[in-house]
Amino acid sequence: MAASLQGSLFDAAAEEAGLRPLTAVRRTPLAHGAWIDVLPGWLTGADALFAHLAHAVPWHAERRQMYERTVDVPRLLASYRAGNPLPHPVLDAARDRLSAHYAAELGEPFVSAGLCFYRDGRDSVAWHGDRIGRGATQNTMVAIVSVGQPRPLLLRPRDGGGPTLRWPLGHGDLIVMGGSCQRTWDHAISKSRRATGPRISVQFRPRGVA
Ligand SMILES: O=C(O)CCC(=O)C(=O)O
Ligand SMILES: [Fe+2]
Repeated sequence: MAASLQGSLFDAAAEEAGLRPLTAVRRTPLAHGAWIDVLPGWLTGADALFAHLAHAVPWHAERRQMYERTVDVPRLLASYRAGNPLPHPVLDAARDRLSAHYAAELGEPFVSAGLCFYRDGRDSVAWHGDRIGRGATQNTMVAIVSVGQPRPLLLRPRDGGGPTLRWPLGHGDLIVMGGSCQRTWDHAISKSRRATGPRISVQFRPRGVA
């Protein structure tokens, strides 16, 4: 863990994790009917949440078949299905607040949470859309809360018709990918050769989206 992050965890662990109002969230329309909502610093007490999740979540490594080889997935994972309590009450509160805020537009609640632990700059997620489930064919939303080391979320249109966008995701920030974003855009967290501290990402998804 980077010394600076460890220091700030130590100093501010007393501030309890909480949520600011969602009303300040700002939307940026993207091409093809996709959009991004961003709220920097949605979480308060993000240091305490990071420290808690790093220790309390049953993180596991995965290996995946890639053509002829089996390779390590370059991040640690944990997933919480609908109905299972999340590893910190502020995450249950976050899911419920997001569900309430987007109810009219989404038409259903956020129910599952996927967690990723990026240990350092070698950890990453390759270009993909969340298209294993309904996101392949229907508009949906994926809401991400990020704590720890700021890392940019990269987004690019799938049809190759436009530049790659970089959305910085800082400690306590919220980003929501909506509209056709999972179908018409790909996203990624790229590797970094710079000194990079650990980051935890929490992704909230509606039923049947993965
Ligand atoms: O780390 C992130 O914020 C993105 C993770 C992601 O795209 C995924 O797990 O599908
Ligand atoms: Fe994703």
